[in-house]
Amino acid sequence: MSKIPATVVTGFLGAGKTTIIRNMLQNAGGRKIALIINEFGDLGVDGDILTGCGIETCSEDDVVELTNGCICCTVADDFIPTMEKLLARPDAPDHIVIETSGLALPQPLVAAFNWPEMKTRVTVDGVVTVVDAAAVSEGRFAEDEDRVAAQRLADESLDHDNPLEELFEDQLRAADLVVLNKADLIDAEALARVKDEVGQKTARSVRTVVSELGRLATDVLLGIRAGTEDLIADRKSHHEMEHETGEEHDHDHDEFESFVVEAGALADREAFAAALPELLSRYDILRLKGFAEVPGKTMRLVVQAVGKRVETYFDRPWKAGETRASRLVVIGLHDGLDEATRAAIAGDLAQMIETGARQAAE
Ligand SMILES: Nc1nc2c(ncn2[C@@H]2O[C@H](COP(=O)(O)OP(=O)(O)OP(=O)(O)O)[C@@H](O)[C@H]2O)c(=O)[nH]1
Repeated sequence: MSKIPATVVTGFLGAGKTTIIRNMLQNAGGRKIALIINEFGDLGVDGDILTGCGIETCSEDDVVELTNGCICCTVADDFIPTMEKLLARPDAPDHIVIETSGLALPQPLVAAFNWPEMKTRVTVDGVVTVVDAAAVSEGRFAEDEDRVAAQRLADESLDHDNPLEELFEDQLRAADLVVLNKADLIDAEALARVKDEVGQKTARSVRTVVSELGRLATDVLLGIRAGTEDLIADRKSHHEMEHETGEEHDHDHDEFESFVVEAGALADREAFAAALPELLSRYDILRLKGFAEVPGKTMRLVVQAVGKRVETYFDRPWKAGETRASRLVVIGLHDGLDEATRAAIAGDLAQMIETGARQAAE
């Protein structure tokens, strides 16, 4: 019996994983693809967007959402049982695509394919690491040398690891294919610099492709045939390397935090979208996404924000029995989101949604 190939799509928050997968499903070329979608935070936005996008090859049955923590930490409890259920189906998929959360380390997930329950039945076709080329170009993952120098002066014992940079490197180290996405947002010179920076971090020579709006031929993404589970021991994450040298600190994503803000109907869509970048910058929010209720509309509004960029669009009608309200997930660094800050963000967001962003921003 031949093994079912599985593709792991990883990459930092907002890099474009879901967009690439949506495009892939639209161009599946007759393949029966099953999706496992993992998110940080308990509001399953990505899976809901995919099943809401109306693609025939993407029915609710074909999408399994894992929102019970990051997939790399819930391999035994969540991922393996989910895979076993998928593999036990009478109509087994031709290909399995796994979207990790933007904060997950791919290494433990890929290593799980060596577990006896998995080894004989599935293989990792490839790890696809999606990079937000615009964010890299803006220096989002680079260490701020001045800040580190100032911290060192203030306290030599401080832990200077930059969680964003480490994750970025870990996700790149695991890659069989790197996708430099959002190329539409930067010029050719900046793209060349990003290619160079990413190349230095991958260590091995890894195929790199460029994409705009997640548009890539499905054959580029699927059918890599890397068998990555046999190679993953040589692609160690920072965490695994620290473990080997005895410097281990827990890997449990405690450097990041997410919470959900619930609010009523959106008073002024354009003003809200225009005011969001300032809110994200004021509170150092890494990612915001979810759905909003717009009065007089039968459709729900998808809200997406990454850095300075905000997108809103109607995706599907609210379903009967669904609560028509606005729900947004906010993700940031743990240290920047204490209880008081979370409450302040929730208050500001609710006000921006319900009373019109212009008033709230004043
Ligand atoms: N301009 C531009 N925007 C993009 C591109 N790819 C994705 N986006 C937008 O970036 C935002 C995030 O895209 P997603 O596909 O949801 O990113 P993701 O990696 O799945 O995000 P998380 O699951 O939250 O980590 C959305 O508003 C997308 O429409 C691109 O190539 N160019």
